[in-house]
Amino acid sequence: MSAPVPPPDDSPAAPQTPAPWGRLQQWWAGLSLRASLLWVLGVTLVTPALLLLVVGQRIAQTQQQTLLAEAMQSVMVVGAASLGDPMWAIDMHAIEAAMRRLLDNPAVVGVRVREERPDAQAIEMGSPTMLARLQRGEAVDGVVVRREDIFREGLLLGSLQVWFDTRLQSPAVRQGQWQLVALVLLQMCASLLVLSVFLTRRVARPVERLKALASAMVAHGAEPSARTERRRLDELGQLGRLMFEVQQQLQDSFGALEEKNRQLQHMALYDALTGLPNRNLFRELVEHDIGQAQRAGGRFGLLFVDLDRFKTINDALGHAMGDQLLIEVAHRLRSTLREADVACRQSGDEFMVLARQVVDWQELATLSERLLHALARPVLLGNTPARVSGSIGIAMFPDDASDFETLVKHADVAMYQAKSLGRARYSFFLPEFNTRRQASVALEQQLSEAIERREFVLHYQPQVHAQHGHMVGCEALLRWHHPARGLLAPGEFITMAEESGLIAEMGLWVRDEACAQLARWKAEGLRPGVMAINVSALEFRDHRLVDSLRDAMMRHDIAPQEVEVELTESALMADSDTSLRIIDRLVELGVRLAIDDFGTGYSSLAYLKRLRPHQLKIDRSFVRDIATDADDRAIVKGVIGLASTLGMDVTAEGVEDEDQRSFLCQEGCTYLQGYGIARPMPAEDMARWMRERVVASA
Ligand SMILES: Nc1nc2c(ncn2[C@@H]2O[C@@H]3COP(=O)(O)O[C@H]4[C@@H](O)[C@H](n5cnc6c(=O)[nH]c(N)nc65)O[C@@H]4COP(=O)(O)O[C@H]3[C@H]2O)c(=O)[nH]1
Repeated sequence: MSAPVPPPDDSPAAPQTPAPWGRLQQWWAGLSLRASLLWVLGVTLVTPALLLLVVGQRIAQTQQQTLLAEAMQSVMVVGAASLGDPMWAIDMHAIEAAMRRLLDNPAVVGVRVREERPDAQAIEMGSPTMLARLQRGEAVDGVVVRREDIFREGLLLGSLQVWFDTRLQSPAVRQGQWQLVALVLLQMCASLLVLSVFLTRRVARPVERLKALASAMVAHGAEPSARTERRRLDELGQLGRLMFEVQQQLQDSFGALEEKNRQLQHMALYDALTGLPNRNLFRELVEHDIGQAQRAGGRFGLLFVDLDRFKTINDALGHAMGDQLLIEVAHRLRSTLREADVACRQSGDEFMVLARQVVDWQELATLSERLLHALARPVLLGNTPARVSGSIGIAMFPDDASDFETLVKHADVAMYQAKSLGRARYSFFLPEFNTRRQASVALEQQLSEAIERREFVLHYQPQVHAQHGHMVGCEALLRWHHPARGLLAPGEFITMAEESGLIAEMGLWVRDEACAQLARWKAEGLRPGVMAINVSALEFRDHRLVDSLRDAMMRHDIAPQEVEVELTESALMADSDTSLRIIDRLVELGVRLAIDDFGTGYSSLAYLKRLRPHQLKIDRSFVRDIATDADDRAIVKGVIGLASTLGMDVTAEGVEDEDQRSFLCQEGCTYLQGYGIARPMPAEDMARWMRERVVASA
């Protein structure tokens, strides 16, 4: 077991007074290179100079003392000699005169002559204060006394005492000393000057420049003037070159990093595919405008643009084409807007527009129309011309919301409203749309649970031979028994299923149920003919479509000729290899192929040639006004003519009355389908209908 760790001591540490050596180290460490060089120079030059001076002084002193001793000796000898005669003659004046001459010597501060004669007084001369101190027996610094006996003809006449001030130097010695000091100082200054200039130029300044280079490297700045260092051949030159190389490498790395940084910033704010601002940047711009509009007053519009059926095009033509389409859409939005307005890609096929400084709703309506118009122009995707439309929802600040999120939400809700009104249009936000949108979201949730709850059911609409009137087959049409809203037609949920991806699972169920029903009718002895099954364009990207259809046919013992797959023209636009291979595999499987709603899409005749479907189904919108609209008549005739030339059957959809029926029969239409023959009905009703027809024709 480990010992418990003591809690960290939070009490402030007692301030430690650094030892003198420590303080010196601290001070030394704090010095700049130049200052420390100067200090070293100073110490190394001044110390020997001082030593030189001291030693010189000592030598000078020794010399001085020798000279002084000799000088004192000669003064004593000469003095004693000069006093001999006057003392012999007891000539006091001459004695004093001789003493004064001795005092003329500047080193002599006092003279005393003592005679041996009885009663003779000692005679003293010199500085009175000095004499007084000497008489008191005080020692005076630097003053020495010499004594010399005075003889004449072998007779001791007295003695001479002289006090010398040894502090007085001889001028020659003093001059010599000054010269030495001056020389040493001169040499010291000269050395200091030369060395400091040399060291400053050769070491301190280059090091400072290298330091500046290093600082510039740290600050990522431009290269400072360290070129001179790089030209040198010594260690500092090598260091300069190395640092320069490091700096170049760093600059390259910084350049690359800055570029990366710029790219990252761009990625963080712009959409990589279209180059438009992304939602983050758009939000910032809108929030900025909100702030400005709140301060200064003002309005702006937020438009939510969603492409209609983009998913279908994307899945049918492939993602590369889908991307190309989005780029083109972004370009069109941008070029339709005013300079000040901002378009952003919100996600997928959703775009947003910030329409700045808007005065009224009319202005936004005009802008939306211009945008819709721009989007509606055909786009060439590879070699395939495609048409795309957009639905636009509009919310206005501050009328519909005063914050970004709510503005977007309301514009989104308005966009859904535009979609539900039939797409390719714009809609302003109204508070009640919120409830509708919520209902739509709830419906999507319920749709995802509908298969498990067995709420789907198939209705069947018969198809008859145009000339003979006998039943040739029926179309399986999906219905949803909604728990609250009752029976819903596909128009109310197929798009939602396609957009949410639920269509795949639903398609699986439809194919199985249609084959199962066909088998049941056959088992009942009925002859329903061919079962036409609708397949969404989105399912043509998944090979499981073929496998699941084969499985369903095998499971229920249905022959391929008894099944017809109805695909829309958008699936035909499927330029992608996958879609075309799936269609080829369906043909290989032996099932019939029909092009649904023929004439409403943008299929190219080349596809008809390539795929050779068994039949074309004329959309009911052309059949509806056959009686009154010459164009529709011409189109219907044209489709029938085309089909017969290519050896295909034609089924006319939406046949409701006798006029339509007779026109179609007359033009050679192969099969008819519509309320005029029978409405779509549940399986049991369909069985009854078949039985009644058999009875009627018998
Ligand atoms: N006004 C009028 N309408 C007529 C007449 N005769 C038939 N109709 C309607 O026309 C539609 C024909 O189907 P569609 O063109 O394949 O168009 C279908 C088809 O594209 C799609 N759909 C239906 N069932 C399925 C399905 O199981 N899977 C997929 N992917 N789509 C389906 O939903 C579309 C609509 O289906 P429904 O609402 O059942 O509408 C059916 C049918 O009820 C007529 O004389 N007058």
